[in-house]
Amino acid sequence: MNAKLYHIGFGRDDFGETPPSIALLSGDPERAKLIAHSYLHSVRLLSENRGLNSYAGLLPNGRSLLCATSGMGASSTSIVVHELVQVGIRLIIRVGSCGSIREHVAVGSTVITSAALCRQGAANDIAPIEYPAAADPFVTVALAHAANTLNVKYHVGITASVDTFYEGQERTQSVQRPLLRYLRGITEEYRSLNILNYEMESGTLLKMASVYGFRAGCVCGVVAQRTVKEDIVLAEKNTAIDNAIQIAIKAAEQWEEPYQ
Ligand SMILES: O=P(O)(O)O[C@H]1O[C@H](CO)[C@@H](O)[C@H]1O
Ligand SMILES: O=c1cc[nH]c(=O)[nH]1
Repeated sequence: MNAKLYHIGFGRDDFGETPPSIALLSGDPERAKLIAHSYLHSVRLLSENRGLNSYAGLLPNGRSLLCATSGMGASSTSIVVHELVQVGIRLIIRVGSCGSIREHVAVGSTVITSAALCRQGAANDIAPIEYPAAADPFVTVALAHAANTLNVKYHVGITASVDTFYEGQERTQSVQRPLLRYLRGITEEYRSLNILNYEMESGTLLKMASVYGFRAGCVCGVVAQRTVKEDIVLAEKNTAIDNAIQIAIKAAEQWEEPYQ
């Protein structure tokens, strides 16, 4: 029986002869599609259920890869990740976009998350709030090594992974009312804690990886510079995301299990 998982819309048997154990996970379904069609051959659409588009294909070295969609935020990510583990995925690399909160982390560059400050409700259903959201060290090194090889600008460090794009990332310009007291000044506080960037999925993904026993890492293209303004820098968005994709693809292609 080929049990299709309820949300992702496919099951193990849909992989055929070459089941992937590695997934690149994007918030945006169009990014999953772009990665599959730009970097893989023998690409197959597995499902488009609820916008959680998934594609399977082969890297140039013949390794099987899944390109999947998390949707935005921790709740959707937790569902997708749970189901990806059930279909046999053992390594998940989030390929995302993010906003820098540091002057030296420029738009167009990338951030490889070593660990996340996880301010996400969904993660509290998976592990206690104090539980670390740490990236797999071998995956993190593989991503940094890939970025070096490609000569793509990258930073390795701590990411603030939060539930909201506007309030939780202290965006005030779009809402004509004050933020909650605990959020006012939070970006400055994070800066002083050496946090590099904001995004919305890595904290929950990384906690799930440690709890469920799979490997995970995260690389994001920087599309906003919060030391300058709140808006996304559209002119640099594609470059930033392409850089993150290239890093993730190279890391996936070169990945070797450090121990069994
Ligand atoms: O570009 P993705 O992967 O969706 O990531 C970032 O972009 C979305 C917000 O614009 C959030 O999902 C955030 O984490
Ligand atoms: O500023 C940003 C940009 C992308 N994604 C986020 O979560 N924040």
